Amino acid sequence: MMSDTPQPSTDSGNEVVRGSADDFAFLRVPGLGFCVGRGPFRELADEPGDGVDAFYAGDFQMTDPRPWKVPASFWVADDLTALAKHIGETLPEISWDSPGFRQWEGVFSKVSRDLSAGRYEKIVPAVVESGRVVSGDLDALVHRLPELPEEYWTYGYRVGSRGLVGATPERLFSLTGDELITMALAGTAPVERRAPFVNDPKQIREHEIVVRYLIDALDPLGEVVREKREVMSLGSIVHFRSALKVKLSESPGVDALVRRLHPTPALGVLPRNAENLELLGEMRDRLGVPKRFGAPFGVRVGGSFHGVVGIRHICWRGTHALLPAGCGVIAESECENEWKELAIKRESVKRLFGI
Ligand SMILES: C=C(O[C@H]1C=CC=C(C(=O)O)[C@@H]1O)C(=O)O
Repeated sequence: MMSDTPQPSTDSGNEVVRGSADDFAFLRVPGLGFCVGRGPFRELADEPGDGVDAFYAGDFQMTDPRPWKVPASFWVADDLTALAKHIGETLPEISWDSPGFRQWEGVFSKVSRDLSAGRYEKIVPAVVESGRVVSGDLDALVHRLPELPEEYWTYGYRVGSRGLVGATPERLFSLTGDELITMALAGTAPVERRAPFVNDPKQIREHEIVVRYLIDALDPLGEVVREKREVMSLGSIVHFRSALKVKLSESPGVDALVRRLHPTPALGVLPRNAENLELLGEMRDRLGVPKRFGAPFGVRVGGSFHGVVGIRHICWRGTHALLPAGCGVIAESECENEWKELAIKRESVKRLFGI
């Protein structure tokens, strides 16, 4: 489905058909279930017409010319048993190679200089842990997903020898009729630091930057209602989350809404101008961050759209696995603390998958 690998394809004008019946994609929508599609996928540049269920899978820089992927078959189920016979049985054992602190220090000092120079107010660099499969199958990670609590939007896909499996707590937005629901998710601490976290001015500012961005981005579309900032508990880590809702006076459509919101400063950079986005892109490339990390991933099902921010995942090509994690950096951030935050985010993913 995802177009970064050459796949057998048939091109007919503005659409391309890729992959095979072995390929799949899924997203669990709270209250609905697992939306699942099997390949081959018809890839389209624009949102398909009414009545067509489809996945949206872009890359972080929004360079995929056809982010809409219409599966050959689509269904909604309580679990992923229908995929079970197409994926490996044994959870993988992976030999991981941690990212180096030196490299992070270099990135952090460049970011600190840019912040002092007023080039941006917040940016989200990322580092990547790289692994090799020792035994088992990477796609068997899928078996863990139905057990995870509903705070996680579990998602993934497999296309040939590439794939991704994740459990993100971050909704980009849902659109049902004229109601848009989104959230600011930023600010992180290990669960043992929950008490000081709640009143930590640095964490609150880091979070409120994202809230402010979302309100500014959505305000032209209708009245924005923001709920109170709350602590989201995810086992070993906690985040700040603020829910936001808008009754759209007119809907610009899913494609325009994705472009309006992504990347929020929970994954991107503020101000979100072309120059800063390019700089973030270069930083990510230098650090080997996969193009799909932090990208919008969604499903259009029964006329509603649900999109998430593609974080907390493991992606792979063959037997090579990657586990990326990012963290918001603002003027008050400290290099060692952010380094620890990157580690606890990666650890939380490993724990979720039991690896
Ligand atoms: C970028 C990530 O997390 C985002 C979501 C929650 C909290 C975040 C933070 O505190 O920096 C990040 O914005 C990641 O998990 O890789």
